[in-house]
Amino acid sequence: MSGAPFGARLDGAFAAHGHLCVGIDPHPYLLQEWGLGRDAAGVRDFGLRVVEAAAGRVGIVKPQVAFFESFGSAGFAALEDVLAAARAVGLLVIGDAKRGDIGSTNDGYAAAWLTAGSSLEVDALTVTAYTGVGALSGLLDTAEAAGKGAFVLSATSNPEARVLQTATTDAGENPGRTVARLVADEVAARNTDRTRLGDHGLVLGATQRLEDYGFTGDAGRTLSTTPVLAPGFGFQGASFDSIPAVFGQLAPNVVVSVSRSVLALGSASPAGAAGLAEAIERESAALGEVLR
Ligand SMILES: O=c1ccn([C@@H]2O[C@H](COP(=O)(O)O)[C@@H](O)[C@H]2O)c(=O)[nH]1
Repeated sequence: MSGAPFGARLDGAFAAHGHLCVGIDPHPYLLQEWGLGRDAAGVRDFGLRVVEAAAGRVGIVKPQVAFFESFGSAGFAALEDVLAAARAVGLLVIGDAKRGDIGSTNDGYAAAWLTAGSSLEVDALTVTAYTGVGALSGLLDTAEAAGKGAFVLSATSNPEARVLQTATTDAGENPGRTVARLVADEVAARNTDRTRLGDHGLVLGATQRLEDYGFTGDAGRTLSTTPVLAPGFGFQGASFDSIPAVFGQLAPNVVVSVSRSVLALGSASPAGAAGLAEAIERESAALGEVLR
């Protein structure tokens, strides 16, 4: 399956393991609770423990790059080890780095993250479109050609983004669209050649009323082949039960991301590793009941 397009591999992960994605977010307070150092060795051990607990229980992990980047080159070396371990056990890896710049610089990000054999190789990368979706076109092309994907921020889970992402624009063929919907439509247009999932996804926060962001009426049809990365569950307040109401027809496309709410269960006690694995199994089963 590794030579297949990202969208097909994502669909395969859904079929084999369900929709849960475990975040690898080594917050300083979690490092302390897990009895790990607040240093590169600590984030490496943290990441490797999450990979071990996730392997065979879910299909997808999402390392939060910021917490590795905090420790400079040693942190990136730690991340490389975690990415390699995740890929070695067959987990699909979404690198949450939120890269985005002018087009020629985005090509550099594509070379770093979305190129087979690079030390930071991931299966998909989170990216921002504040420089315009067009500025991402080289990166998205590189991703697709390499069997990889991207998730473009559209309606994010944090409350501060609302004013920007719900602003309307007169650009394009449909004046009055929100910024979030404009981004979504431009990304979704790249997935229209697929019957199931394409390679180019969106970030839509589970904490939001997506109607407020312009996802009304035709959104289910327009985005029907677009993968959705949905953070905001657990710690940020959204619950799995809300998925049908929030995502409607898009629910089968959703990668359900949880970080702190499960990571809090991997403590320093001898039962910590088992506790994390059990928590992942429990969350995955609960999600399966909703998305069945
Ligand atoms: O809109 C967004 C985009 C990304 N994130 C990231 O997801 C996780 C959420 O962590 P939790 O502990 O489950 O709240 C984190 O890495 C964020 O940077 C997001 O929350 N919202």
